[in-house]
Amino acid sequence: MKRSKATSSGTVKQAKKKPKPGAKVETKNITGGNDESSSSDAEQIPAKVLSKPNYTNFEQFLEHIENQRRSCASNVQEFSFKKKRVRILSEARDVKDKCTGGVVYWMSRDARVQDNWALLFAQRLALKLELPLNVVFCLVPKFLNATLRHYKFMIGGLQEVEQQCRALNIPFHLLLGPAVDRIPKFVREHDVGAVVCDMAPLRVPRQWVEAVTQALPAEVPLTQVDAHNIVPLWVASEKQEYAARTIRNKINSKLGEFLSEFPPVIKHPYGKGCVKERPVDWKAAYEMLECDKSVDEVDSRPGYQAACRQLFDFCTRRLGKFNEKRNDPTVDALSGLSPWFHFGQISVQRCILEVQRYHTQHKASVDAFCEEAIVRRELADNFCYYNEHYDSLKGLQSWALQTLNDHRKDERSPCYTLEELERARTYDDLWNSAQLQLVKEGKMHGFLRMYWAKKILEWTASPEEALEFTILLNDKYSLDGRDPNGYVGCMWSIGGVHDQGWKERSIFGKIRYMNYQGCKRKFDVTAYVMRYGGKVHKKQ
Ligand SMILES: Cc1cc2nc3c(=O)[nH]c(=O)nc-3n(C[C@H](O)[C@H](O)[C@H](O)COP(=O)(O)OP(=O)(O)OC[C@H]3O[C@@H](n4cnc5c(N)ncnc54)[C@H](O)[C@@H]3O)c2cc1C
Repeated sequence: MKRSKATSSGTVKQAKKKPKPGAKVETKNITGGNDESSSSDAEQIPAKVLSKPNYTNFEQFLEHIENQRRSCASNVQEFSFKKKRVRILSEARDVKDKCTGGVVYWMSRDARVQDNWALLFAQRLALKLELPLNVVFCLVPKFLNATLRHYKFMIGGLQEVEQQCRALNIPFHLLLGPAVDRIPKFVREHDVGAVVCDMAPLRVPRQWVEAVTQALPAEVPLTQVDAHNIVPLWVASEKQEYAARTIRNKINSKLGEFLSEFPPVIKHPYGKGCVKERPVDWKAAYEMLECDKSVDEVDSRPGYQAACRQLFDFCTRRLGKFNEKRNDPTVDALSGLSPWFHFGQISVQRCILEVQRYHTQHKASVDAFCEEAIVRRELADNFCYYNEHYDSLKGLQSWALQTLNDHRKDERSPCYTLEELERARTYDDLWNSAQLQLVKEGKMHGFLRMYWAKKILEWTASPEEALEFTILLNDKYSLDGRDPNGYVGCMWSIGGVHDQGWKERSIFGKIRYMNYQGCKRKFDVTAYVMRYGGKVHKKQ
């Protein structure tokens, strides 16, 4: 392998001009030139001609995925990497020569090894420059209202990442503390030449990236890769989209370009032992946590393997029912993948590639799943990225805010406290059952989530309080909480985000209304209530 021209000089090149935020990558050093003109056709495969499933059990399924990667390219250097997935955040654009610490992937939103465009990009850079590669994750003792339930799921997944990294000669480092302190310190102490990070559209992770950009040594480039979305967020749209109908075509028309197979992350050939790898002290990680420990783990196993198992079961057992039964909480028809998506333990793109193999068998279900997991999910990222008020009424369309204000003084009867809601003490046995499921299992069926949130609007003193309670309960108990999908789901239910105005009524104004009778028409409410045991409680 040859060193790139740009780094063989041995000099530290400074940036020629400051890139605009979100600027497309142009330098040879970091992105490696005209990749998109490469002859590889891996990114051109039309999704629907993917071969039929050729596995019958889970082991074969895992093997099948590995074979897919291998048949795509032998490694990421041989692959036509889409430069549009990448943007340079720092002024520095060139990797200095002879940096013993090599390249660091600062892992955050996408906590997996394979099928991760950010890690692939980092490895591509390290291979090109013949440098070592390290993965670093910064663990903070408290994150918004995440509880022990969420931390255990996240840490469980990271333990698997550590093992996989070790097998690939990629040291994994768990740094305890905020990234703004730990990443620049790590870079200086280990003479790191370049940092690659992933992308999350929410406030706090964006502040982390911003702070690290400022705190890194001036000569170290920081590059960001959208490893979560299929169509990179900044490519899908440059503005806040109004609704699914306005973003759908922008995304779907680009799937031919971006919905590709992944090359494998390979055993890294450079720099064994360059940065001394110590086994992670997971006990110390747990000891430093300052989160709410009263909400403990649920039955879902964390990590990539468990996520693959969930995907396998969905494809082989539930997918056929998805289209017709996805609004029925008594039927097991959904993927249940959202916790693994949220923690980045499996790639949505991988799931779409596998689900699409069933297109001939279950066309309507495959299309419906793609609509949810691609269009709706990427629309949620779009909303949170372009609307700084994604979790407050300030972020609503003017018609929605107006209508909620017009009905601000409408009588709420009953009007519940947070404690009554949290303890499932309402008069509605369906709502209480959904709340009990949320607390006990860390999840709630997608259809009931809408009903649950809308009832909170009906039963609380103001729309502000309704949004606050809904986000709080969702984020505290749901394993997939604190996700763009969650903020948008709450804002859709209470504030009509991505929805339209409906017939005006008390409290809701023109915001879409849902009621118990409507649920009864859709599914067997009694069966659901029996399963989770919600009672009818009189207001004290
Ligand atoms: C009040 C409320 C709160 C919500 N909170 C969350 C949350 O905290 N985290 C979360 O991931 N989703 C949330 N959602 C969106 C949706 O309900 C969940 O994504 C879905 O229920 C997850 O279950 P699943 O993986 O079985 O979904 P499936 O139906 O199998 O769908 C597959 C994937 O598509 C995506 N998806 C499905 N429905 C939506 C949707 N309406 N909007 C955006 N993406 C969607 C998700 O990534 C999901 O995992 C919320 C919705 C509402 C109304």
